Amino acid sequence: MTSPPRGRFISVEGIDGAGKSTHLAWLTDYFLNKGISLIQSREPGGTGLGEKLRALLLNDAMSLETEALLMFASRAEHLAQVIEPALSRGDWVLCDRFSDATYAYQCGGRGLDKTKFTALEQWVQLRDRGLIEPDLTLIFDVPLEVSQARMATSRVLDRFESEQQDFHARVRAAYLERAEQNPQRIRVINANRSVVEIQSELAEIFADYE
Ligand SMILES: Nc1ncnc2c1ncn2[C@@H]1O[C@H](COP(=O)(O)OP(=O)(O)OP(=O)(O)O)[C@@H](O)[C@H]1O
Ligand SMILES: Cc1cn([C@H]2C[C@H](O)[C@@H](COP(=O)(O)O)O2)c(=O)[nH]c1=O
Repeated sequence: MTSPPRGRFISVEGIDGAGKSTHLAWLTDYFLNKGISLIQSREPGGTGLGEKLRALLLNDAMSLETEALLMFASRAEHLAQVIEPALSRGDWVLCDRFSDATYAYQCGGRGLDKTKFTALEQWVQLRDRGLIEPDLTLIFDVPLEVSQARMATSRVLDRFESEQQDFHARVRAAYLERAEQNPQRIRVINANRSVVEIQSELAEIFADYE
């Protein structure tokens, strides 16, 4: 029996308050309306164990090394339990953050040595056919003052969201650096526009996807 074609793996990224959740909800409906069999998940999290790690990561003080290791522990479980089985079945995976977030937050924001990031990425994501990475990553990009204003009206801040401005500035710069290094995989979306304008760009990007 032949196996189904591998599903597509799409991740969504951005600094806190960029509007990621808003666009994820819209993208999920958009793909389901196209008849695509899709799971939506998130990192850190996405499994029973991953959600417990998420609660620790978002709330408890810890060293940078511990933070990076727990992000990748959550990712290892998520890949094994959710992402790889879904892609093998032919389902698409729409993921709220993946390893670009570790590059942006832990390396960019907190100063984790990039060789440590690469070692963890290889350990957790390397398979016979190469590194498991999203086929496409969308980075929703906004200036800091816009993200801060959006967060101020919408939530109680967690451990990352309540970091200082310069932390968020470094995270944003690291996302943009990562996009420059991976132009074939990563698209930067100007999210400092109306939701309708952004959705119309998303519909253009995914018009041919089926
Ligand atoms: N383009 C936009 N223009 C104006 N307001 C927006 C826009 N996109 C999102 N918002 C609002 O900004 C706030 C934050 O949006 P959202 O929760 O989607 O972003 P996020 O913080 O990136 O997501 P997450 O919770 O996953 O970190 C919400 O109140 C949302 O309605
Ligand atoms: C995967 C991942 C996430 N983070 C940070 C980024 C966010 O502040 C939170 C997750 O919250 P969200 O509302 O779901 O965006 O976690 C990180 O620092 N490193 C990572 O690898």
